[in-house]
Amino acid sequence: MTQRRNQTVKLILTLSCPDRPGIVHAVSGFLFAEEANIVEASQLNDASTGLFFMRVKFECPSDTRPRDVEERFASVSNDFAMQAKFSIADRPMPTVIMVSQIGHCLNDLLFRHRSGLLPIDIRAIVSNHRDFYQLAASYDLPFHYIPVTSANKPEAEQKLLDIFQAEGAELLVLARYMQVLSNGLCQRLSGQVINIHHSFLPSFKGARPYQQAFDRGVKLIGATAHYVTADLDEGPIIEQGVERVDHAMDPATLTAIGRDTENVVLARAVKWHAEHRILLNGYKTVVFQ
Ligand SMILES: Nc1nc2c(c(=O)[nH]1)N[C@@H](CN(C=O)c1ccc(C(=O)N[C@@H](CCC(=O)O)C(=O)O)cc1)CN2
Repeated sequence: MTQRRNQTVKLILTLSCPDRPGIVHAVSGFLFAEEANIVEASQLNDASTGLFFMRVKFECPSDTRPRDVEERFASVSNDFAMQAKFSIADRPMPTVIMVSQIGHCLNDLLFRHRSGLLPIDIRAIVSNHRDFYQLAASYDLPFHYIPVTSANKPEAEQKLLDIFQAEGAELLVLARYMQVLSNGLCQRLSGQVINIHHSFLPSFKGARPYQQAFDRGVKLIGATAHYVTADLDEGPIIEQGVERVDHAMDPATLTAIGRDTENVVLARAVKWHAEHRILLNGYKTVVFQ
């Protein structure tokens, strides 16, 4: 026993199910039987939906494999009608980043990743423009140029999917990628695509939110990271940030102020997703920070 105890692996269990007594008891009892030690636990009882959400990070003997634990957990999962998933903690998530012609979010993610601040493994950069070819090269990352027109969108999206699969990616980040993904692609990658929208949603949807903000004369601007769905700028919100602005600021100034907020909001959303801290709750999210 002691020998096995020394080498451990950390796993994460995320689950949701109809709320009722006994869920935490069943989960913690199962983990105790697995000789596991809980090192972090969070839960939400959502009265509005009657659903229960939980994230547990635990240490267990090093030869434990997530799928084996998942199999052994099946009886508990079935008893409580859970949607449950086991993941390896602290494993960098294979990620593909998409960008168009505005690069501050891409640049920020690359530097945070290089600095060990993001638990992801960037596998490739994909763009419908060539602008950031050299930036990708400076980080020794593959760069794929896939031009998109209304005529070639299906082929272009198939090329993206081929790269995503070939790289073994699990997350697609739209870091100011300015093409609308098709319904089919959104369904194929549901829950795996995070976009940064440069406004405080639900205000100012679309391609030019800073101009809209200027025209409306708002005193706060912001950014929103959300999961991508077929409905433009409507996906479940993960994180938001705001900055105060005033009457003297033109659209260019608002755009400049917004950049930093976009960077911070997107980086937080990517980090939390890669740490399995986000659970979908209908068209909303539960984020166990
Ligand atoms: N299916 C989805 N695809 C994308 C989403 C999304 O929410 N669902 N978000 C966008 C990013 N985005 C805002 O954050 C956005 C991008 C593009 C447009 C837009 O109107 N694009 C025009 C073309 C603009 C251009 O070429 O510069 C268009 O597609 O006709 C609006 C919002 C990423 N994809």
